[in-house]
Amino acid sequence: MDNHLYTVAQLRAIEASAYAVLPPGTLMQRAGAAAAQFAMQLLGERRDRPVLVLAGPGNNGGDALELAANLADAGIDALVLHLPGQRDASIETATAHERARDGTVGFIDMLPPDGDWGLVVDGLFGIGLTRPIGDEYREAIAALADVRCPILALDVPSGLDADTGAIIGPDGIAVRATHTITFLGDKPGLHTADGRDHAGLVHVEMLGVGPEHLPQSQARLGTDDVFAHRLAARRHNTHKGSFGDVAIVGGAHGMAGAPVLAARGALLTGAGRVFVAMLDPGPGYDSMQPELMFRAADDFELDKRTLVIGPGMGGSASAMRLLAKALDSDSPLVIDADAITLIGASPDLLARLAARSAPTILTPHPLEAARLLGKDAGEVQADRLQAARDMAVRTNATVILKGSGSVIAQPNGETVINPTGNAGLATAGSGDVLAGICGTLLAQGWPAWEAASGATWIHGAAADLLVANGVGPIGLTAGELPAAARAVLNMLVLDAADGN
Ligand SMILES: NC(=O)C1=CN([C@@H]2O[C@H](COP(=O)(O)OP(=O)(O)OC[C@H]3O[C@@H](n4cnc5c(N)ncnc54)[C@H](OP(=O)(O)O)[C@@H]3O)[C@@H](O)[C@H]2O)[C@@H](O)CC1
Ligand SMILES: Nc1ncnc2c1ncn2[C@@H]1O[C@H](COP(=O)(O)OP(=O)(O)O)[C@@H](O)[C@H]1O
Ligand SMILES: [K+]
Repeated sequence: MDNHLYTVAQLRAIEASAYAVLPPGTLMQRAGAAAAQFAMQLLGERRDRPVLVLAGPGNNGGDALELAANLADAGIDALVLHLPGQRDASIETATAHERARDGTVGFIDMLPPDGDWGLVVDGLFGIGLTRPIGDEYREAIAALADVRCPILALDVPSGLDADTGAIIGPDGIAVRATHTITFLGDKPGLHTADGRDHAGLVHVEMLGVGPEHLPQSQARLGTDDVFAHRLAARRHNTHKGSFGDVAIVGGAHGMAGAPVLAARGALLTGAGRVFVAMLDPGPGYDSMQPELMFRAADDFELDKRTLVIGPGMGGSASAMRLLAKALDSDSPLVIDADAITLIGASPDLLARLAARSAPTILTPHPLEAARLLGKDAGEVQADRLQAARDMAVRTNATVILKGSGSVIAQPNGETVINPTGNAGLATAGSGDVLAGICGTLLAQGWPAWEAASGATWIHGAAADLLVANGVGPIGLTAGELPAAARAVLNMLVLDAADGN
């Protein structure tokens, strides 16, 4: 049950199922009480400052009014800007409104220009936002850009699509919260696309609703639990052949750096031997990493090792020929970068890919995904989970749709959103390193799903470790990732051995 992510349709079903067995208003009262507790923790020492509460027209606004009443009862100066809609409020929301009015909650008609708040609470819209935010609410949301205190979103930051993490509307706006307290189950949209920037730290509050009310979910937030059972300490009686051969196939003229970065990623996360099979004549060796073995791709044996194909490969006829050969091989395969673009342009290559039975991982960024799906990148980003699932079905492979909150999907629809990583990864070559790590894990016998989830988690955690040590996010370089990924992996293995 932990880490499950629910769609709005599923959340509505959870709501209805719990609603049926609880006295009316219970869920909203619990949501308001839990949110008030959370708000008081966030307020900390600033309890003498007023709290601004934005309350919208629906039940999200009802949660906000309940929260305000609870804060007022606790002696906190709660000021509500209530923006009701045209329709009558639900009975629960009307009751919450009455409670707030009867207590010591203050109501204001407009935002003061320079409010010195201890906390701002966003209770404008939750999972019921069905269309772009209109002007009457836009202004309040835009005003929050100047706020210097924590912003707590109730359920979902207003303006964000809880299913996709996209901001609703072509010229949309959404609250940028520092924290989100989300009710009755976590939501995918808080963790991918614009979600991470707008939700801040996410706290899930189940409101006392037990597992009997929860449906099966197809999506989860990734944790190291997905691959923890693969993290075995190395035995003494082993040799380099015990840890797999990885070959990076790529490196057209002028693009030797990409396969080298992938190769370093593979080597430093533990592959026994790493080859770089270059399409065009390139460097004979890597002076920073002389353990890598360089070969010409044309006469390189593609069978019997794990292949990572695509980094810096270009789109030449020989690239296509090599890709077709790799797709037809029985080798575990990671397909990255130019190889994905080639497949997007060739129904023949796509058919060869879909016919594979050996483990296969595809690592598109949104533009490569768009080429594979015949869409534009905006359409991919508008629903990253669906795009990843569509690609997994189309290619019969495990897909990592990269970007903030990478989405990993397999053909049966199972989906994980990766929670690690940061904007330091938005730098040339970081995707090559990820492809190399995927290759190493496949080479050590991890199934594609676990290798993809594990590599993405470790790659993101490597960037987080670098940032924690002052290396980035600004100026983090892809070449720094392999050593950090090595540190993360060794820490995970030690923790697993300690039973943590
Ligand atoms: N029910 C329960 O048991 C529990 C519910 N909970 C809470 O309820 C939330 C869901 O409540 P909700 O369904 O009322 O939706 P909500 O997000 O408040 O917004 C809908 C309102 O906004 C309106 N509206 C929509 N778009 C608009 C726009 N662009 N511009 C203007 N108006 C717009 C829409 O009007 P309409 O579309 O009908 O015109 C409607 O009035 C959920 O996120 C959680 O916080 C928790 O307390 C747990 C228990
Ligand atoms: N803002 C971000 N937050 C988290 N991860 C990111 C961000 N931007 C990029 N990444 C990650 O960095 C990598 C970039 O890969 P890619 O776009 O293929 O770059 P390149 O082709 O230069 O290697 C992917 O793993 C992606 O998920
Ligand atoms: K909200």
